Amino acid sequence: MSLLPKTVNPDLQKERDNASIKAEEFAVWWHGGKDRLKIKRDLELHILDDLDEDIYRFPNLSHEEIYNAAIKDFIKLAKKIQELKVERNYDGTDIWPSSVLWGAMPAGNPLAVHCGMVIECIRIQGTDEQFEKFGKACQSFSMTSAYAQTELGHGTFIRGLETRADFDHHTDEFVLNTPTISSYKWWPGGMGQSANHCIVPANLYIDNVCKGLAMFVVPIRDMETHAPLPGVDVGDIGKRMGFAGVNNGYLGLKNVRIPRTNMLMRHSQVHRDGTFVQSPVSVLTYFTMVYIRCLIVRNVATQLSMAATIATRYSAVRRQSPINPNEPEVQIIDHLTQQKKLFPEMANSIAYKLAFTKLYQLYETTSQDIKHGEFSRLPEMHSLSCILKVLCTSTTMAGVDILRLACGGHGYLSSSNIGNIYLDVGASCTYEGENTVLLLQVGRFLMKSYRSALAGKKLAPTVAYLQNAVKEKSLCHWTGSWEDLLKILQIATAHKTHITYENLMARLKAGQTEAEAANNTGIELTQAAELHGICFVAATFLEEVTGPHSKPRSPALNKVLGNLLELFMISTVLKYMHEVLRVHKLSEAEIRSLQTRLEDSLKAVRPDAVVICDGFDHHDRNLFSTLGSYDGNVYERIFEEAKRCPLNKQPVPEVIHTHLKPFMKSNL
Ligand SMILES: CC(C)(COP(=O)(O)OP(=O)(O)OC[C@H]1O[C@@H](n2cnc3c(N)ncnc32)[C@H](O)[C@@H]1OP(=O)(O)O)[C@@H](O)C(=O)NCCC(=O)NCCSC(=O)CCCC(=O)O
Ligand SMILES: Cc1cc2nc3c(=O)[nH]c(=O)nc-3n(C[C@H](O)[C@H](O)[C@H](O)COP(=O)(O)OP(=O)(O)OC[C@H]3O[C@@H](n4cnc5c(N)ncnc54)[C@H](O)[C@@H]3O)c2cc1C
Repeated sequence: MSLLPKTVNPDLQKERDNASIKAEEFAVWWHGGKDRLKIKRDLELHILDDLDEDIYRFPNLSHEEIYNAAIKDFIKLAKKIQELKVERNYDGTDIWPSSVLWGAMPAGNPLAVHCGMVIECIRIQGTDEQFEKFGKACQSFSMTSAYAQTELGHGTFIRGLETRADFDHHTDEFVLNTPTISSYKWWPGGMGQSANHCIVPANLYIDNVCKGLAMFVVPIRDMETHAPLPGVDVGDIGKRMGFAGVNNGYLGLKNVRIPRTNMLMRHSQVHRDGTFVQSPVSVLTYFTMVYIRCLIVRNVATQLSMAATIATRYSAVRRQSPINPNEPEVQIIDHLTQQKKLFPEMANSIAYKLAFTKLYQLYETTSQDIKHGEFSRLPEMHSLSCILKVLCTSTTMAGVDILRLACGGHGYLSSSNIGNIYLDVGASCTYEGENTVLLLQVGRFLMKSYRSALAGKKLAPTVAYLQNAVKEKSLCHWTGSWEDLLKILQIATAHKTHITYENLMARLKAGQTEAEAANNTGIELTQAAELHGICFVAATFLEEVTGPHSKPRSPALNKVLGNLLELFMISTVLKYMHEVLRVHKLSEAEIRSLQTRLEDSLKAVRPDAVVICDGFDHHDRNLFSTLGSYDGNVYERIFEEAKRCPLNKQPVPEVIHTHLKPFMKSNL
């Protein structure tokens, strides 16, 4: 018998009744318009509303059982998406992975990489004919695949990959080998048991001469029996911290032969006679990673908004400690320090989502450029996708943990689902480019840009602010406006870039090689990169609130967004105050006024906090949380979950009879 009341928790209802805007208005804005919101909701209705309850059981299953459940859930989901015949997500990206994935596949998706990465990889790296053959087969699921780049010995340093593909002139084939233990492919999602093909990046050899990295479509399992093909050693790498159902795998290849035409040949080619045609730009092989880094930004913004929704709804329902000793206990959301845990993360998720939208526009433009043989935007695109991937994943990981702490003891329950979100986000700090390594890439781009700025050359749009900041050095007049707050961050970034550049140059002058000097300047390079990312996110948020709006908004919604922007800007400037003070000597009174503004902005967000989270519009199945459901019946859900725990199935578990009781008796 369910303990769940049919009504909404009265404290939560009160929040909804007293807010200054309706959740629906926020939801329409957040999803980019009524039509897009409808697409998302229709998809959720179609997919999530009639899922079996068994998806709720995964925390109590073994690794193998979770995998079996994940495969079955995936098939249910894939069939439903096929029925709908939709190809694009509401935000314009490919339908996979979409907003329904969190709910439909709570333990992860063994074919996420197939859907999200491989198809796009074949589109980007393959010819039109190859997309027709392999890409379409992936889309229809007649072929399942993994993206097998990382090896046991190398993930970051792609040039160090050991897998090789030798061209055989006689048979018109490539022969693939992973000659050492360290060259075994390791980690690819879905490769363990789910994929029957892999995209294998490997060093291409013609007549034993290395031509650099190329990508190959390699069948690894029999199309009929799914058994590993001769020369293929494949399996699951074992339990991960999270990613329980993702089936990350290992792969060894011994003299595995594939037709020459299985090399993805949009940018570089090997002809029948063994002639090699080099790609016009070697880093085009890395462009699939750029795409996935963009999507990661979108995903973590969503995950942060999920965790914020869970913790905020819980904070409206949970009552603990009176503020005035003689009054009743308050909703914990009324403690100012609790607001400091919740609301900045809400603002961050909004800021990151806006940054994603802008990033994705640049990605689409760059992809079109590439199709037309124009590559000049690549360095900026690479740098921007790296910095946003890093900034958003690392701060989201920290933010999700803050939100877990905001839920006290119950946040630590597996059924809060915050732990699961944390593990997912934590993985994204590592995959698709380890965060520190990507920061160093951005640092390198900043150094180049700074050199150009000093030479008076035109800079790429997203670093153009460095040009003015190089000259300005400080703010003439501080008013504390949002524009000033952004400006001061930009000047601080330019200053950091400037001193990093000076230190790099000093090391070079002292005789260090470029590589040594870059390594020894690494800490400052990463700090400058982080600040650069902050500037982009802050500028995008400011533009959304104060710039010309693409869609009309009510004054009430504008006020709410203004409150969130204020909170974001003030929190950010306070966080980086040590860098700001190096370029502008804010007085004690000015800093105190920022602290007051922080407190005021928390109070301003407070009345709308629940409806903002409602406006994120997360389906209960996506939140998958005893603490965060729409009706706020938290204690009943926690109780039901405890009752479902397998340990409680019998009053005395077997192990008590066989071990604990005899041990206790022996000590009588
Ligand atoms: C770290 C680097 C960037 C270093 O590469 P490198 O060849 O040593 O390069 P370098 O000498 O530092 O730079 C050479 C040059 O290449 C540029 N570059 C590097 N990457 C890109 C890019 N993507 N687009 C455009 N340009 C790129 C760099 O900026 C350099 O340019 P420059 O010489 O300065 O003009 C690279 O190797 C890399 O990206 N490593 C990370 C590996 C990675 O991301 N693996 C992902 C595996 S798949 C995965 O994890 C899927 C998970 C999905 C899931 O489960 O959902
Ligand atoms: C959940 C998950 C899913 C994954 N899925 C896939 C997949 O589908 N396909 C695939 O091919 N791969 C996949 N990977 C692998 C992933 O892409 C790599 O683990 C990632 O790129 C990091 O590389 P690494 O493991 O070699 O780390 P390392 O590079 O060994 O990092 C270890 C440490 O060394 C530091 N370091 C390394 N190089 C430098 C440097 N140049 N300068 C400064 N510091 C450095 C790093 O900062 C880090 O602190 C997955 C990984 C995970 C965790």
